[in-house]
Amino acid sequence: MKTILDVRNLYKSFKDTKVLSDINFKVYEGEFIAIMGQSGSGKSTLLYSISGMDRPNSGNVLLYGQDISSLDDEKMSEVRLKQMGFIFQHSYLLKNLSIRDNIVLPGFKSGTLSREQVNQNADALMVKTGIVSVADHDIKNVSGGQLQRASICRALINQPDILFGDEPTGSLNSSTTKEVMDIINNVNREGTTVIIVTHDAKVAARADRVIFLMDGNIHDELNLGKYDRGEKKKSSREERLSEWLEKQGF
Ligand SMILES: Nc1ncnc2c1ncn2[C@@H]1O[C@H](COP(=O)(O)OP(=O)(O)OP(=O)(O)O)[C@@H](O)[C@H]1O
Repeated sequence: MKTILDVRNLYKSFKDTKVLSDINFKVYEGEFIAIMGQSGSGKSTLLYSISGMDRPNSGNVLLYGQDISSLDDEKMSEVRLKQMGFIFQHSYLLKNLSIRDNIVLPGFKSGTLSREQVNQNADALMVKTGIVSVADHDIKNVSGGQLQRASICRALINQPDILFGDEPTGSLNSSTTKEVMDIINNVNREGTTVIIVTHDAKVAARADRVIFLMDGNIHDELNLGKYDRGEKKKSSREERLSEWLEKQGF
């Protein structure tokens, strides 16, 4: 298995407050990782530190062997734009633009694909995520679930190697959560590595591996194996996770 991300001795503090220390883990190409832990354990800080949205104080983050923790801001922005996609609890789509315009924008900005290819990718992504019918709607005139699907399309427009999500279903109801997670599982099945932070055990149960953070350290991890939508024993996957989470005191 090829390593896509190699996190070594990562340390992060805010002023004198230590938030993360001794963080070491590898992510393999095509994996789906969920990061869990109590509120304040450092999950978002970890996600931001490994995705170049923030910088660790020390340690290294290697993306396909290249140390991205030492890149200057301009190079880091380029890596983020071309190799990474991001989704958050709230969509952060631009107001007064249509769903389609929001999706194509990072594609035009990156300049790797022609405008025509970007438009084609956007169409294909909107078909996959079921939002073609609202492509030309202003973002004010769509549902929360449609907004999150559009955020996923925008995150995938440059065909990133890794999709990062910080509580991507945090503001969705349970049926929309399921639909959005089906999309994320499909994206992962097609080869994109996925790393998300979540509080929701049902969401984390769709990951291959769950990492549990406690007080800024990796306390434990659980291998669940690949999620299969047609799986008969889906509940046993959730049960394994919930027993394990109980052991972590979650
Ligand atoms: N920019 C910042 N400046 C100062 N302290 C910060 C900053 N960002 C996070 N922290 C602190 O770092 C700690 C970890 O925060 P973080 O948001 O990573 O935790 P979390 O596990 O994601 O929490 P939650 O589940 O509540 O979102 C907290 O004590 C938080 O107050």
